[in-house]
Amino acid sequence: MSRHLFLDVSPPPYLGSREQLDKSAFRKTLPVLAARVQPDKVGRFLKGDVMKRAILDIPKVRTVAPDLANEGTRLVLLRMSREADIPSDALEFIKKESNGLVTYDVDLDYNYWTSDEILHSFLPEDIRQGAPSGFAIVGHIAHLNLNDEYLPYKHIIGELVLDKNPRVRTVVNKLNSIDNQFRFFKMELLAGEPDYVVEHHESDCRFLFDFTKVYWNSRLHTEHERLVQLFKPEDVVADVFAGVGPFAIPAGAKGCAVLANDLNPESAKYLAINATNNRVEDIVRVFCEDGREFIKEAALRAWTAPFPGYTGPKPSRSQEDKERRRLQKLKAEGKTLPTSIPESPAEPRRKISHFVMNLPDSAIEFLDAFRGILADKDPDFRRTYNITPMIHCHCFTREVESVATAENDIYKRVEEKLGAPLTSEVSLQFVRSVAPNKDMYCISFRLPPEVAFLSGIQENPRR
Ligand SMILES: C[S@@+](CC[C@H](N)C(=O)[O-])C[C@H]1O[C@@H](n2cnc3c(N)ncnc32)[C@H](O)[C@@H]1O
Repeated sequence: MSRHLFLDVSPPPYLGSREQLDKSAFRKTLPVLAARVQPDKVGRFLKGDVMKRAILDIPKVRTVAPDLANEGTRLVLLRMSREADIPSDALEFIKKESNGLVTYDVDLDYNYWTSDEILHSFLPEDIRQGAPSGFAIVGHIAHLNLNDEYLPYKHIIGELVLDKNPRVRTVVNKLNSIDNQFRFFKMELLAGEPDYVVEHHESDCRFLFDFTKVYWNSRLHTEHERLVQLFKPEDVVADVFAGVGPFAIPAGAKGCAVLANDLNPESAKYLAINATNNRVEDIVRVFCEDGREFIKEAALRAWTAPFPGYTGPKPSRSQEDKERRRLQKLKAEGKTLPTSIPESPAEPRRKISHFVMNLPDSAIEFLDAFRGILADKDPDFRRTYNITPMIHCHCFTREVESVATAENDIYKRVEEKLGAPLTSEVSLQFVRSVAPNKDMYCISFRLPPEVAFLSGIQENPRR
């Protein structure tokens, strides 16, 4: 609770109804002293050292107020309500430089306090500790994950979040943990509009999606950026569990050609919309199939229908507009338009450099699909893959005694599923802690050639 030396600026104890939020119950008046000061002397009061310990300095309240009783002067507010509390040097300065002290009421109300402060005062005392304070924002939606003891107050909490966050139009509560195949969660509306189609911005790209039908997790932002940074603009990337595109779209925006797949038709729909909205639809191809089929087909698809070559960074929309205006001006002035020098055609891209597999619950189970993906094909195709793709596979740790064992367990599960040891460019990246004893990791490794070129066998014999 915030106390300010002489002034208690915390909200008053809540005495209103607990059925609904009584905003008028949050009025509070702080009686203070104010020095009546000539306008030309106000600056000296505010800047002078002597007044520093006397002037009111509570957040969001102005220190100089109009003097309603006297048009020719202003009121410089102090933090004390009794003259005896003013430091002696400040009092001396006030006596010399002002037209005297008056009393002044600083009125605070519901709008003054943060939602946390209001909630703390509103909730019954036994559940104040640990009151919900954070929430995630996805587009215009704030989503909370309320513990049972707060459910009786869920709509009031929703209303508070809505009131205090101008960007939020919809407040929802997560209803169950993610347990469906497509990884989105059920939610209930707590306050605001029942509008769940959001536009969310990440990595300089905009993502449109229906938050009730597809997976999205803003906490993965840094992981999305980390992987995209590893890709070279000329790379071809295959995203096996692409969602609405937080790896695929920024990768496309930096120049990569992308095969992006998601089994959820709603994700695939928004993935295609996001490719268009971010102007990468020419190099981001969308698929809607099971990850296992996608892994088996991806390399051949890139080979048979190559992507256009990389010709350097795309001009931004504003750069394009500027160029269009320049050419229009030249035309209007009757000047000859510059003939553009034809670019030397860049090599078409047909070789996948990276596979991304962000389905931590079960991505490892899909790794056997890589067995033989480069085998039994056209010799030119096989030669293109003198270097096999990198695989970036997300996973959760299983419950074991130590971090070292948890990490070794990941290597073991991956090698078992591939049917070969990991020998080249292997690394393990901690992504985030999901629950006690459950961490998310990303294992990256170069696909062992003996797996990729395994002839004649498509399925893991251990299955
Ligand atoms: C954890 S989400 C990751 C989405 C996205 N890559 C991201 O980082 O936000 C996993 C995605 O895999 C999709 N999915 C689940 N099972 C699948 C399968 N068998 N084949 C392809 N996609 C699948 C889900 O619909 C979901 O969008």
